[in-house]
Amino acid sequence: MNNEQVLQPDNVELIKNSRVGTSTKSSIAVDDPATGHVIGHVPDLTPRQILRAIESAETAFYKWRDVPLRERCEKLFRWYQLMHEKEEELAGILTSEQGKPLSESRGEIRYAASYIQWYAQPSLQDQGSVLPYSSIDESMIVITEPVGVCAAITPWNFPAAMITRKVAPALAAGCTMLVKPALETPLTAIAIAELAIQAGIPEGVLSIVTGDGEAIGKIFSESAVVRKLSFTGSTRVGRLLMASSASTIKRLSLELGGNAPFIVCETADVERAVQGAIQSKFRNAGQTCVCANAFYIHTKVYDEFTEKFIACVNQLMLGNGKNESVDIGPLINENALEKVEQIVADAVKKGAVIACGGERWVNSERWYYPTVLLNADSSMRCVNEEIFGPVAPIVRYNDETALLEELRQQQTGLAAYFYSQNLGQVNRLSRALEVGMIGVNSGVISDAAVPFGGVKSSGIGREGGRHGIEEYLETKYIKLSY
Ligand SMILES: NC(=O)C1=CN([C@@H]2O[C@H](COP(=O)(O)OP(=O)(O)OC[C@H]3O[C@@H](n4cnc5c(N)ncnc54)[C@H](OP(=O)(O)O)[C@@H]3O)[C@@H](O)[C@H]2O)C=CC1
Ligand SMILES: O=C(O)CCCC(=O)O
Repeated sequence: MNNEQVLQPDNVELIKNSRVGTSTKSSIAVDDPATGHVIGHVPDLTPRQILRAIESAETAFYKWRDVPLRERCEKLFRWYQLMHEKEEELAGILTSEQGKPLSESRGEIRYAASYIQWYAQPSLQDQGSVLPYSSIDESMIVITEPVGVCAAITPWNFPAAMITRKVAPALAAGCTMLVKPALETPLTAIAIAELAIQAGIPEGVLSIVTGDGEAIGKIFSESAVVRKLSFTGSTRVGRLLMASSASTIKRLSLELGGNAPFIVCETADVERAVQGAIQSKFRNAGQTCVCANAFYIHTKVYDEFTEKFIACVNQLMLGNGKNESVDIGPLINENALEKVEQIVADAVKKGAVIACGGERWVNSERWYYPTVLLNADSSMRCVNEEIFGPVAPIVRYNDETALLEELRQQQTGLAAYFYSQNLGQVNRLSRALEVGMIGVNSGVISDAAVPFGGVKSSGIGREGGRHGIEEYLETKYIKLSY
């Protein structure tokens, strides 16, 4: 039996039956980061095929937007139910191509499905208003309409949730959508799209297109038919897409890199802070844009926090995510590992001390030991850059005002966390931190009901909640004279 036969996502029903175009000469191999084995193939679509997919999305749009909202929502709700029914199968595909532990994959499938459930509520959509008239012979009406054909480019770290968070509000609003998943994780995308088909979502309303990211990004952003582009990924690519979308004045949602500070104040409940720190730092082996990046610990609680935190980190178990007792799966690829190694080497060179970890798992190509770096400071890359790996730099502080000033200098502004039991301090820090989302005494902030997004170079727009659907609606004003 060869490696492909062992895992067989190519043969999983959800993928095998899918409508994703396969009439292409070349294909892209997808591997399992835990083994390096090839587990499936997806088509490497040509520019002409991508353009045809855009045309189909346009044709489908003029029908889908006229489907009554309640009917669109019924189909979404059926899609949500199917995702629940297939949770185990989807989680298996996700772990196979992404590497995260199965328990996290199940959690991600539930989280992904919750966005579809959320946007399956017709009452969420603002249907417009009638404004106070200036003359009895006139009416002034405001209505909302779907933006049109939309496109999404999604990353490998959350291969399910980053798709449904964009697609569900788009489809609820009456838009159609093309999704280009990351090269590393297209199989989950295809499996989810297959369930959308089974739920009765018509052809062309949701299309998965696989192939070269740069080429597809250029086609999407330069297409006059695509009226909106939603991207989650690196700030570098976000900038490129923003520039190339300028020619078509496209609506953009950008959810880009973060560098979330995790502050433990002198008034914190340290036990709770340690639990929150573990959850926040090591989710998906640190490969999450809202993961805590560096930890800032007040000198009064520094010894207690670091001792307890290091003890917990030492208990995290590495291994293949398919093993139910594993906490930390492999990093996505060799580049990710090299980035983590360089960041740790830079910190050590500048005076950081490795309290635990600090190297690859013996003989492994994709795992890095959960690492704690003491004596970290703002001269180091680990504090200034998004690490995207299981490395926790710890900075000691004693002056809150100076710390807040230092954080204000950062160009990123996605999330921040702090632990404090003092109400005045909670209010002060919540207002002072220049980010889009804050966890107070909580290391987990994500939920389908909340507006997810950042400020500064962390992006534009919000996904989720009531705000998420507004990204897919246009406002039209109609003046009526009688
Ligand atoms: N905000 C977040 O959630 C994420 C942040 N990141 C950050 O980015 C770093 C690098 O990760 P990386 O995977 O390289 O992230 P990228 O931004 O390169 O990849 C994310 C998505 O963008 C696509 N893409 C890549 N280049 C282009 C382009 N020129 N035009 C249009 N689309 C493009 C990718 O496609 P393809 O796979 O085909 O290259 C993928 O679908 C991470 O270490 C992390 O710091 C990464 C992922 C998610
Ligand atoms: O952009 C990411 O890194 C995924 C965000 C996961 C979440 O919604 O919590």
